[in-house]
Amino acid sequence: MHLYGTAEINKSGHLEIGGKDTIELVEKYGTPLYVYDVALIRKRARAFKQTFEKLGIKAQVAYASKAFSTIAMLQLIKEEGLSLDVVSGGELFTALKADFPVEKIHFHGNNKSEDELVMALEHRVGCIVVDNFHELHMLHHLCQERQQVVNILIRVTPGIEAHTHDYILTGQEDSKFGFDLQNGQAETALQLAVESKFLNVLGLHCHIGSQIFETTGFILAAKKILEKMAEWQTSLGFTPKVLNLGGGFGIRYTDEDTPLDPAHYVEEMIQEVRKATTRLSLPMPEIWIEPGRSLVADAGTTLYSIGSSKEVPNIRKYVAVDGGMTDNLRPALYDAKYEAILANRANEEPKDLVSIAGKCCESGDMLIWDLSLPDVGTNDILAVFCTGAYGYSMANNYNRIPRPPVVFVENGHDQLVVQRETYEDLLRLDLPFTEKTQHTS
Ligand SMILES: Cc1ncc(COP(=O)(O)O)c(C=O)c1O
Ligand SMILES: N[C@@H](CCCC[NH3+])C(=O)O
Repeated sequence: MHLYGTAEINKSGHLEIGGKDTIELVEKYGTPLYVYDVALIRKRARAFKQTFEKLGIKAQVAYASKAFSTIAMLQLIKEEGLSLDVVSGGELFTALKADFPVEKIHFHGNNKSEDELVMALEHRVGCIVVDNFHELHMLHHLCQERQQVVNILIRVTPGIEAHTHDYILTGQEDSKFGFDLQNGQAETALQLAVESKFLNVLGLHCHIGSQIFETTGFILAAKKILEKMAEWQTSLGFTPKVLNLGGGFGIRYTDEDTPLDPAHYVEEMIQEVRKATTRLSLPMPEIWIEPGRSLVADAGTTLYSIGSSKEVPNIRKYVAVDGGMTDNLRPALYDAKYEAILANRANEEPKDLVSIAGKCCESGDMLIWDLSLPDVGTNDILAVFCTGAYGYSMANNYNRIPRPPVVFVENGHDQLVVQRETYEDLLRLDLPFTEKTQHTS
């Protein structure tokens, strides 16, 4: 059994996180329930920041809030002094409600609407990461109308095939994101941006993918971009000050995963950037990164109640929980693997090989295939580890299932930071079908 952060098994044989007995949390808040180990989030945030500080590098560590965006989470990130990456008006709105310092917000997205750009300009976000020509023109015109100058990064696709699931690859040539580095699009975009007196180009951005376990991809991407920067120093007479190498640092979900230490990713990247800038006679840029998963994934645990089970003789035993693809879409979407234990009988030896099913009307709604557990029965509590990133943030209401609440735990204290959705909440936006609608349509 691999325990993360402050998790331990207490004297009652219960899983404890942040000094709180998870079975007591279940009694208080019900299931399904997301529990976040705040101390572990702080530890990860500090590890990234301190590595840059130790290396004496000017840097920004921006939390990619798509991984888990709620007011409390962003307040925690603010407390830890990180910057913030948002990718939509909704994420920006959450950041504003969390009173996040606007100058530390970076606004991403491959199809930002005019309204979203205006929102970003009105609130004077720290920078906008421009993704395509449509956005570049729109942003220039909006700034011209408003007579406002905005800081931007240009997002480039360096043509790197990182080793990860196809759906979470983003730095390859055939991608919906960014300006291609090889075919001249990135240079054209940079030239247009530099010529605009309303766009202040801070630098370049790339993100090669997610859940990456090696530094090769990041290093290759950085080298390719720096080589182009050296060319552009001559052709455009412009040298960006910032190099944003994105997020994507992998974490351990199961034994199969072999992530590096956060510090390791950063140290190797910096070493290579230093070498390349010296070789290419470029000034050392400010390095920005955007970790999402690696800051929050292993700090999150989902607690479920076990309900029904079904034995298929000589094949398998299905054990169903009171959640599933509605609170964790990743197994269905990416075939993602998770580990889990019985939170109420954490010391007991595994006896059963079972497969954990969700409660949605969908055969693909399986959370874990072939998991070893003690002889599991109704009302046992299953704790699925590492659900802190892209769990709550990709949760949905399929089958009209309300989303679970979120609890933060730290030093023996628990705090509800997102309430459980109710059936009433689900109907909040529904309007009745009226006779008038029928006649006029
Ligand atoms: C542009 C960008 N930055 C940062 C991230 C965060 O990635 P991760 O959660 O893998 O660190 C993503 C998601 O993959 C992304 O698309
Ligand atoms: N949602 C993905 C990763 C995010 C991709 C963002 N560019 C996952 O759960 O792994």
